[in-house]
This record gives sequence, C-alpha cells and structure tokens, in this order.
Amino acid sequence: MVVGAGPTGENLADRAHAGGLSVAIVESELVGGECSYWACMPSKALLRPAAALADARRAPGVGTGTLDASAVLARRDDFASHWKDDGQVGWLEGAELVLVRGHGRLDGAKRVAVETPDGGRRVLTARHAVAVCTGTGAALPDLPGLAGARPWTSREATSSSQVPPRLAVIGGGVVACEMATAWRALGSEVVLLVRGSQLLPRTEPFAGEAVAESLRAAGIDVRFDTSVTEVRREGTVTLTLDGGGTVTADEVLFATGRSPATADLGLETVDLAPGRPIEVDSTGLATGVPGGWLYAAGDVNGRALLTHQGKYQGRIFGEVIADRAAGRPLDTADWGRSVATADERAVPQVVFTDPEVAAVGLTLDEATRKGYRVRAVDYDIGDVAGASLHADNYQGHARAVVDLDRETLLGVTFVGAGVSELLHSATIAVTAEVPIARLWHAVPAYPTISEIWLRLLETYRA
Ligand SMILES: Cc1cc2nc3c(=O)[nH]c(=O)nc-3n(C[C@H](O)[C@H](O)[C@H](O)COP(=O)(O)OP(=O)(O)OC[C@H]3O[C@@H](n4cnc5c(N)ncnc54)[C@H](O)[C@@H]3O)c2cc1C
Ligand SMILES: NC(=O)c1ccc[n+]([C@@H]2O[C@H](COP(=O)([O-])OP(=O)(O)OC[C@H]3O[C@@H](n4cnc5c(N)ncnc54)[C@H](O)[C@@H]3O)[C@@H](O)[C@H]2O)c1
Repeated sequence: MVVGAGPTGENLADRAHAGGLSVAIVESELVGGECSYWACMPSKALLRPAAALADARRAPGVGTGTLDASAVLARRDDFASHWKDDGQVGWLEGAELVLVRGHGRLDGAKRVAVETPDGGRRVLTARHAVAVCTGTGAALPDLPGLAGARPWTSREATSSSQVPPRLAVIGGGVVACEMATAWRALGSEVVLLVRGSQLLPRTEPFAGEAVAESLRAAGIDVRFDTSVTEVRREGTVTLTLDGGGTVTADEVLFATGRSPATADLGLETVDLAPGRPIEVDSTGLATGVPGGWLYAAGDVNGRALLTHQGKYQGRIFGEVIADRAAGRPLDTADWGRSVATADERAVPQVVFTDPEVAAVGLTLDEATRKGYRVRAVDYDIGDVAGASLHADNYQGHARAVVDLDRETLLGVTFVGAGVSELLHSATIAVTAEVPIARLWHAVPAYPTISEIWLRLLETYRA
C-alpha cells in the first residue's frame, strides 16, 4: 500500500508492481502530487518564457520585447493540466495500480484507514508493506495577523491567474528566488524580504550573490537582515518590519520552507511523532518501527526535497519492498541496487533563476566540514568561448571541489545562463567518482559552454 500519489508514490508503486506485488495507492487530492500542479511544472512554465526573453535581450539583433502575461499564464495552465488528473489516473490504470481516493491514515501495523470523498471509511491491510509518500506542505511562521491576511504560499504563487501589481516575497530560498524572478518578469513590482544575509544559503556563496545582483538589476527591491513581525490585510497587505517601517503590497508570498505531511497521518498509532519527517535507513525502511513493514520515500522523509530524488528513492525502495517480499537478496553496499546512496553524495539541483544555479554534491564549506582534504577550483564561465557566443557580456562562474586524496570531484557548481543542461555531466563525474586523470580525456566540443570543464581542469593542473 502506498499513501500519496505524487511523483515519489507513483514511481515506488510502479517498481513494487514490476517486482511482482499488487499495489494500491491512496491519494487525497490530485494524482501527480505537488510537483505536477503547484510546484515544479507550473513554476518552470512561468520561468521559461522569462529566461527565453532574457537570453534574447543578451543576443544583439534578436529583440527586446516584453512578456505577454496572459499567454504565459495560459501555457502554465496547460502544464498544470488545468488542475485535473485524468492523464495521470490513466497512467496508473495502465500500470495496473489500484487507485483509492481519500485521506489515508495509518491505523496500526500494516493498516491504512482511508476517509473516502463520500465521507465513508475503508480500512485496507497490506500483506507486505506500507510506503508513506505524502510529501510536504508550505510552512508558515506564527505571525500576528498572518492567518487573516490570506497570504500566498507556493500554491498560489504557481497557480495565480492574476499578476499582482505589487508582490512582497518573504524568504531567501529556492521558492522565493524563483517566484520573485517569475512574477517580476510578468510585470509585478517585487520586494524580497530576507531574514538572513544571503540568498540560497545551501549553495556556494557566489551563487546567491549572483542571483541577488541580477534580481536587483531586474528592479526587485532585495532587503537582507529583514524580518516581518506583523501582517495586516485591509484590501492591500501591510507588513511591519523588525527594524521599523512597513511594506505595502497587493499580495504577500511566504516562501519560508516546508513541513512534512505527517501531522494527520495516524503516526501515533505506530509510535511515531506526528508532524515530523519519517526517518528511514538507506533502503527506505522507517527507523524505530518494529516488524519491517513501514517505508517512507520522497519529501516526507526529509532526505532531499526534490522531485528527481523522490523518484529515485521510489524506484529503489519499491524494488526493495518487492525483493524483501519475495525473499530475494538485497544489494546494500554503497551505490548498490537497494540503497539510495546518491541522497548523501550526489544530489543535483537546478535553481531556475537568471542566472541559473546548477549544483551537485558538496559545496566547499560542506566538504571541509566533513573532513575532506579539498581544493576549490574556480573559473569565470564568461571567459569560455561558447559562453561569450551564447550572450554578450556573459556573467557566470563555476567551482569544482576536488578531493585531494583521491583526485576525484566531490561537488560542482555552475552559475550562469543556460548552465542547467551542463549539470548532468557533473552529476556523472561526482557519482562515478571519475578520476581527474580520466576527465582530462573527456574533451568538450568547441565552442560550447561545456568547455568550462577544460578550463577547470587546466586551472587545477596549472
Ligand atoms: C514552488 C515549488 C517548486 C518546485 N520546483 C522543483 C523543481 O523544479 N525541481 C524539483 O526537483 N523539485 C521542485 N520542487 C520540490 C518538489 O515539488 C517536491 O520535491 C516533490 O513534489 C516531492 O514529491 P513527493 O511525491 O515526495 O511529494 P508530493 O509531490 O508533495 O506528493 C505527495 C502526495 O501525497 C498526497 N497526500 C498527502 N497526504 C496524504 C494522505 N494522508 N492520504 C492520501 N494522500 C496524501 C498529496 O495530496 C500529494 O498528492 C518544488 C517545490 C515547490 C514548492
Ligand atoms: N528548482 C528546484 O529544484 C526547486 C524549486 C523550488 C523548491 N524546491 C525545493 O522545495 C523546498 C522548499 O523550498 P523553499 O524555498 O520553500 O524552502 P527553503 O528551505 O529552501 O528556504 C526557506 C527560506 O525561508 C527562510 N525562512 C524560514 N522561516 C522564516 C521566517 N519565519 N521568516 C523569514 N524567513 C524564513 C529560510 O531562512 C530560507 O531562506 C526546497 O528544499 C527546495 O529544494 C526546489
């Protein structure tokens, strides 16, 4: 039994079925999950036209137009399948997975009680395992006046059919940076209020600095070390700031992180704490639950809050569940078939701002804190021939973090226009632990932005 039919639950169910199990999947909203309707797909549909326009403006002779907001929003609606899940339900049926609509709650060992849309209650018992794949919801701070102020969360920010004339965005993480970029490009006046002193704090510092600079260049009012202490809506929204002063906007987006969807999941019936992520081992098995029947995959286990990592866990844990049920041996060595090793060593992520931020593995700071003997190798991407052709005055930077003892890469970060498609080359280098001596023979085509690889290696060997 799988609870939650987001990208993770779908993949886990499919792999468990491919391994020989019959699978039922419980979904309380839309099959396809947050990613399809209120996260990855609609946000990237809003951002892609902005990136295309920015690229056009940097290539002389192409054009300097503005976005047609209604066309962009209409295309976004198509990408969100108009918030209907018929297509994904069709896929589930084709994959021979049984869909149970309703809110699922654990009800003791191997049991899931489903509150069905007609108000009924159905208790389902799994023969082998229950996999919780319920994802996360937006986390809102406890601020006076916030509840009555109808704030935007990531859901409204990705699905709004109106462009607010003035938008205040709270937060300095990925959602805040991407949504500030998108709505500014669609015409909003945007103020970005950041509690800390940098954007994208989990990436290399030069990434957040480049994004802050470009958000400001796009006309966004970026304010660091600024906290909101009170929110009031009287038609418009007024935010009171800790240093004194107020900000008034038509809408306010709180992009202040996520909470695991475990508060109303019956976790107390299996002696786990509601509202917390479900901790798992590297085969997906929940720790502290006897009997080896409860798994958790994707955002809900807190390992890596990204669709591709959730799907990766889904593929691996689904197969593990089927293998354990059939008595087949697992392969739990590092990078083995039955463990999600990449979660700890090589998580790739692209932040679709302008410039894009594409990173995999450890930052210099993380590698140093983990005790590796490392060297950071830096190079400005604008000095690569392919980049200077890509855009006039191309601004970008790359860093590779080299493990000096093994001469392999622990992490790579690219910042610049069009770098997202470079990332998989770095993911392969980090995951496969390709020695620098061999990377030297991986020749990038001339004149592409990929020549950054050659420059990084030359810099290392200089
Ligand atoms: C604005 C935004 C943009 C993002 N962009 C990207 C991106 O570009 N790339 C990327 O990799 N990641 C992105 N993410 C992160 C990505 O959305 C998540 O990592 C991903 O959705 C996690 O998938 P999941 O299947 O684990 O959970 P979810 O997608 O959250 O799916 C969980 C499902 O479980 C259901 N459910 C919950 N509780 C119950 C219950 N009790 N009973 C039955 N069903 C239940 C929910 O209705 C939902 O359908 C973004 C996130 C946000 C907020
Ligand atoms: N392109 C992508 O891959 C993509 C896009 C969007 C989201 N995501 C994923 O979704 C997850 C959620 O993103 P997110 O940006 O909501 O979370 P986040 O954790 O990345 O950032 C949250 C930000 O809010 C700030 N914050 C927290 N509480 C606050 C408060 N009370 N007041 C002011 N600021 C506060 C934090 O300091 C942080 O800067 C992330 O893990 C991210 O990886 C991925």
